[in-house]
Amino acid sequence: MEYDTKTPPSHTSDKTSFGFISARDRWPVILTGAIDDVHKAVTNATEPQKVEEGKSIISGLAALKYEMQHDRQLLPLKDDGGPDIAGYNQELELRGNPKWFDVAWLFAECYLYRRMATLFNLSKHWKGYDVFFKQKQSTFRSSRPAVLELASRYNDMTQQFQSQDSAIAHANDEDREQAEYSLFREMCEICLWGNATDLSLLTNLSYEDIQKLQGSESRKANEEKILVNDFPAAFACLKKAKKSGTTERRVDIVLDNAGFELFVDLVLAGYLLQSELATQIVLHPKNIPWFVSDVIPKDFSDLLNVIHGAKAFYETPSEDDKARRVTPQALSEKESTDLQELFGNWSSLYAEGKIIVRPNAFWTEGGSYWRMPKTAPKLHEDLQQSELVIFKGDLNYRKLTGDAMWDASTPFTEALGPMGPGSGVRVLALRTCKADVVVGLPKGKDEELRAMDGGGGDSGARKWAWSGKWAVVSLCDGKA
Ligand SMILES: O=P(O)(O)OC[C@@]1(O)O[C@H](CO)[C@@H](O)[C@@H]1O
Ligand SMILES: [Mg+2]
Ligand SMILES: [Mn+2]
Repeated sequence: MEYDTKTPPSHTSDKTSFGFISARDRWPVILTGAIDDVHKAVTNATEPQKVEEGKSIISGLAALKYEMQHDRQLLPLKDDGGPDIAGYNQELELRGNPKWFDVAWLFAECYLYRRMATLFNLSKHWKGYDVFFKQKQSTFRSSRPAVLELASRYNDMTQQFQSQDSAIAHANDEDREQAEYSLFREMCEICLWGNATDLSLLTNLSYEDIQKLQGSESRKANEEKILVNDFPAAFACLKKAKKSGTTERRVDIVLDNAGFELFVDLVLAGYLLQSELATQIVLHPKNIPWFVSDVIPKDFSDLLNVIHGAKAFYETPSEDDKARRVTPQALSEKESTDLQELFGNWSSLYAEGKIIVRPNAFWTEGGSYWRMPKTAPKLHEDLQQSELVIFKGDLNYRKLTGDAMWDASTPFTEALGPMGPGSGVRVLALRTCKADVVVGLPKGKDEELRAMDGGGGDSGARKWAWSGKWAVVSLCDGKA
């Protein structure tokens, strides 16, 4: 199979790859969770046909898990009418109908979620059912302290923009630029680290651990964890576009996870609009439940509804609370007004068409983004209209760079291939590292991190890049 990149991709046959660990340890856990979720839903179902279909979905998930754990071949997808089915099945053949432990990690993982989706799409009563919905909700619920902290931070910022009485407004030109940049950087770091709360990886983190990851003090401590930092260059691009006086200035966010990460994506979106660094934000979700926590359009409306009904959401004991005999603390007056104010701000930006949700089947295909100019030319053209396309999270980064075993000092621009220089797309990756691939590091940095405790040492595994604790913020100006 002709790889997207000449450099071979991470492979599940490579025991030093996180792809091997994912196939052996993580995917079976994710499938078991899906089986449990459907099982619970079936016990609550009354309609006999829905119960029947639920049972056959469970056996479809169990068969998939069995094939995986016994290293069988990836079977052709059943045609559920999706435009991408033929592409997936062609690619299976081109790759020689590979087995689970002898296949490119990226393709196998995309195939896994696409195969799960066919089970629900081919049913009558379970179409569009999201097996990850409950996990998305409970992780968002456990992010309550950071949600409340950010709601009040965001509302203060909105006040300042609306009343024009902020440090920025009063400063002289020199300090103003500095004050504007530090606000830009603060909002981007909030957005970046929101990606660390990743369900599919943190299956064993406690809620307390998750909350520690999200607070403002942890963001301070994480400054030196950002290994590549192109925030200044990204800010300069948006400032230049604003100064040029072009009326329509669009920023796109290719989304990653639902819940807290989508919340911080909206914090960044609202900031970019209110600071007038952008006049329109286009959000790109997935069409099907994807990589456990990724955003589907329903997650967007769910998030706004949860914030609107925050009192009920946070004060009604969840299953987990009941099991732990915990009565959730009531929201204070200020906390609920903060969330109402936030809801008002975001829903009006959405109602005014300043925030747009634009799904596309391309985001859930099996290949890397190297293919976009060839296989999704309309989407490629659309992204060329944007001043800046922000790709959130680890999977997007893996797809931008072909998930290939680059030397870590390979320039980001080179690893982007057709989406790099001359692509007409200005790419900014905001990514916490949760996979093998990393590029754009200074020479020697990878070796230094491998040598750290738990970094992988001379095992050949780039373990330090699997934990979500390190981040890269990489810009490639494809419009220059
Ligand atoms: O894109 P996200 O949500 O940041 O992370 C998704 C992801 O990191 O989860 C797995 C953990 O390694 C990987 O297969 C995949 O890249
Ligand atoms: Mg993520
Ligand atoms: Mn994700």
